Order: sequence, then structure tokens, then C-alpha cells
Amino acid sequence: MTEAPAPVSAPPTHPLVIEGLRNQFGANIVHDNLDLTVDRGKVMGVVGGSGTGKTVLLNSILGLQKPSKGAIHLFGKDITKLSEKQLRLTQSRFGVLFQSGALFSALSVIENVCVPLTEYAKLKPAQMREVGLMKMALAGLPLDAADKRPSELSGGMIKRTALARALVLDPELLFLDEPTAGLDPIGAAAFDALIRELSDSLNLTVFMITHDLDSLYAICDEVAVLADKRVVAQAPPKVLEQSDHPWIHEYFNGPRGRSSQSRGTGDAS
Ligand SMILES: Nc1ncnc2c1ncn2[C@@H]1O[C@H](COP(=O)(O)OP(=O)(O)OP(=O)(O)O)[C@@H](O)[C@H]1O
Repeated sequence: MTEAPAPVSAPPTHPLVIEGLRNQFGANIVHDNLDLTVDRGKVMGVVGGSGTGKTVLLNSILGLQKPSKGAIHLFGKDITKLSEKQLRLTQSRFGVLFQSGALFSALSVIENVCVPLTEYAKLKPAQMREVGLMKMALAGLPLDAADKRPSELSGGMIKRTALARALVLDPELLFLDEPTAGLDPIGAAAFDALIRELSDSLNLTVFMITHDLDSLYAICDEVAVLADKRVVAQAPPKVLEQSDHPWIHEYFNGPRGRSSQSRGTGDAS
């Protein structure tokens, strides 16, 4: 009798895996032996006190800051070992929303949204505009905003324009740096809901640096906590509330943490 083959379970896919990362500026060691794994299709929040290296971490992952040591696997490839050309190809597979929005003030909304298309895709102007309009709609922007300049937009619309641009190449992974900073609470909640919806509907993996506890509770599957030069914990917010690490305990159970918990947004599912 031949034995039935053992069931092969597909290995879990992780668009981002960081191993043994060290970032150092002179004598200042910002990260040491930092490990982090992000699951496909999940929303990962990243928190940490001021100066713990959230921005340096993001810059390392984006390929803007060469680490002193360690590996950063994006879509299975260690970007610290890639050539310039391979790195640019990898960069076309993720989108980034910087804190300020980083829009070009001389370009219209649709021109801003289409910037990555001009760099990475060979499309005719009419096709490009069509793709840009689709991404504007996806980001919840009214289409009549297409020919406006950034100076004519509200803070929320600037974020949405930057989000549409981050989505224009159909990324597998989306990086957000403080996406709700500067938005009023209603605008912030709407933006959170949009990110969650995009993640769920497009199976989009999201890596989000934030100080916004409401966002963590509203949309994050897991939160990674940066402290002591590394990721000291990675778990859903509800689990982190129980942590006895002093910074994590204070962060989640201090007055602001308790207020976010009591708003009843404690379930990301
Ligand atoms: N280019 C650089 N050269 C030297 N030191 C740097 C450089 N970039 C960052 N640092 C240092 O790295 C450390 C972490 O900075 P980073 O901006 O990543 O912190 P952060 O967690 O994002 O802080 P915040 O929440 O206040 O924005 C700081 O000590 C900072 O001075």
C-alpha cells in the first residue's frame, strides 16, 4: 500500500522580515539586534517613545538608510544586498505615505497621484489619468479635485491624495508614517476606516508608525513596540495592555490608553 503524501501546508508569507538589525550613528546605537516579522494582509502598528528610532527603522526598510548590520527581507529578498536596480524594482512593490503628505506643490492632485506611474509604468497620458482617477476614488477623493493644487486642499484631502499616490502602482505593502497626525478626530477615524477597508479588500499589508492610540485599537491586528533598541513586544493591543514592560504598561494603561480602550474600539476584526 502506498502512503498518502503528507499534507503540505503552504509556508506563511511575510512581505517583511527583519533580522538582527543594527543602526548606529557614531557612538549612538539606535537599534541593536532588532527582529520583526509582518504577516501578509495584516495591519501592523509601530509605536515607541520619542527617539526610539521609528523613523530610522522606516528609512532602513524603504532603502533610504543603510543599516550597520542585519537583514531586511522585503518580499523574500534582503534589500541590504540588492543592487541599485534591484532595489528600485523592489521599491515599486510598496507604497509610502509620509507624514506631511510630501506632495509637489506645483503639480495638480492627479499629477501628484500619477508621479510613480511616470517613473515606473509606460502609459499614454489618457491611460495614466484614468488610473490616477481610479486611485483617487479608492482613496475617497472627489474626482472634481483632480485638477486642484495641494494649496487648495484640506488636511484630510492632502492625506488622501498622498494615499492615492501610494496606491497607484498597486502595492503589496503600504507604509504609513503618522497617517492621522494633524487630522481632527472625525477625519482621523474616517482615515483609519479607509485604511482597514483597503487592507481587507485588497489583502494589502500595512506597516503604520503612529502615536494615535485610537488608530491602534481601531485597525491594527498587531502592534510592535520599539524600546531598548529593539522590538520588545509584538501582539494585538488588547494583549499589550497586560504587558509588565514599564513603557508598554504606561502607554496602554495611562490616561490616554484607558480613554482609547473605553471608546470600545478594542477589536480590530
Ligand atoms: N542621519 C542621522 N544622523 C545621526 N543621528 C541620527 C540620524 N537620524 C536619526 N538619528 C538619531 O537616531 C535616533 C532615533 O531617531 P528617530 O528620528 O528615528 O526617532 P523617532 O522614534 O522617530 O522619534 P520621534 O517619535 O520623536 O519622531 C535619535 O537619537 C536621532 O538623533
